[in-house]
Amino acid sequence: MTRSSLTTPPQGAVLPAAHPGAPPPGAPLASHYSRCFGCGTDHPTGLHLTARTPDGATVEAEFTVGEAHQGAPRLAHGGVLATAMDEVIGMSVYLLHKPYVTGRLETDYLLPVPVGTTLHLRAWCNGIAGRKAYLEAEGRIGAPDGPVAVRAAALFIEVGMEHFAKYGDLAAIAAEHQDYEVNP
Ligand SMILES: CCCCCCCC/C=C\CCCCCCCC(=O)SCCNC(=O)CCNC(=O)[C@H](O)C(C)(C)COP(=O)(O)OP(=O)(O)OC[C@H]1O[C@@H](n2cnc3c(N)ncnc32)[C@H](O)[C@@H]1OP(=O)(O)O
Repeated sequence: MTRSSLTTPPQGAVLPAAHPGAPPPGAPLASHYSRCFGCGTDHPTGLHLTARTPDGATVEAEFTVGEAHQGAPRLAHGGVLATAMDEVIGMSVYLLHKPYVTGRLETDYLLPVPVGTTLHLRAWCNGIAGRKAYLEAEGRIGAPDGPVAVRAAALFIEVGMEHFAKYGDLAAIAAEHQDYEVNP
């Protein structure tokens, strides 16, 4: 991955321990919001990514490129692929049971991805330093050990729930997350 210093963990960054409340290996991860474009089950035109964690820290998911995802004829749009990477990375940091948002997302496109291709996505954390989480993801064509088509590195920033109250709709999150303290 060609990554900038902004998405490279600094000295002293620590790998997060698997959260005790993480789902067991192989269990599906719940969507963080039913109308999320990346993972929401109720989104009419979203990517509908479903993911699982094999180890409480890494996230795996599949994304099949469809007609709606084209940039050039019969080829995936790079922005859609970046969305899939953002989402799967977001799912991996979501395992820490703290709210984070994307601060920076860097993407390398290594191979074109034709419509009909299933990308096998994997995301993991390379370290945490204060509010900053340094994460990485890859998308492989056709199989978990297939050729790498996309790589991404990201910096996610931990926020308080007040972030969603100030800028978004905290009530909508609260309605789906009874297990989180949503009253800042
Ligand atoms: C898990 C359980 C939770 C419970 C349930 C909750 C449901 C939650 C629902 C959903 C969450 C998951 C959603 C996943 C979906 C995919 C992810 C997305 O699409 S997220 C949307 C796109 N991203 C944004 O909209 C961010 C917009 N930006 C901001 O709001 C601010 O800029 C923010 C919060 C990122 C930082 O603002 P500041 O005021 O809090 O903090 P400052 O001081 O500016 O930054 C802190 C440190 O980070 C660095 N930093 C910030 N942005 C950076 C950047 N772009 N590049 C490099 N460094 C950056 C700064 O330089 C600073 O570093 P120094 O502490 O000084 O060392």
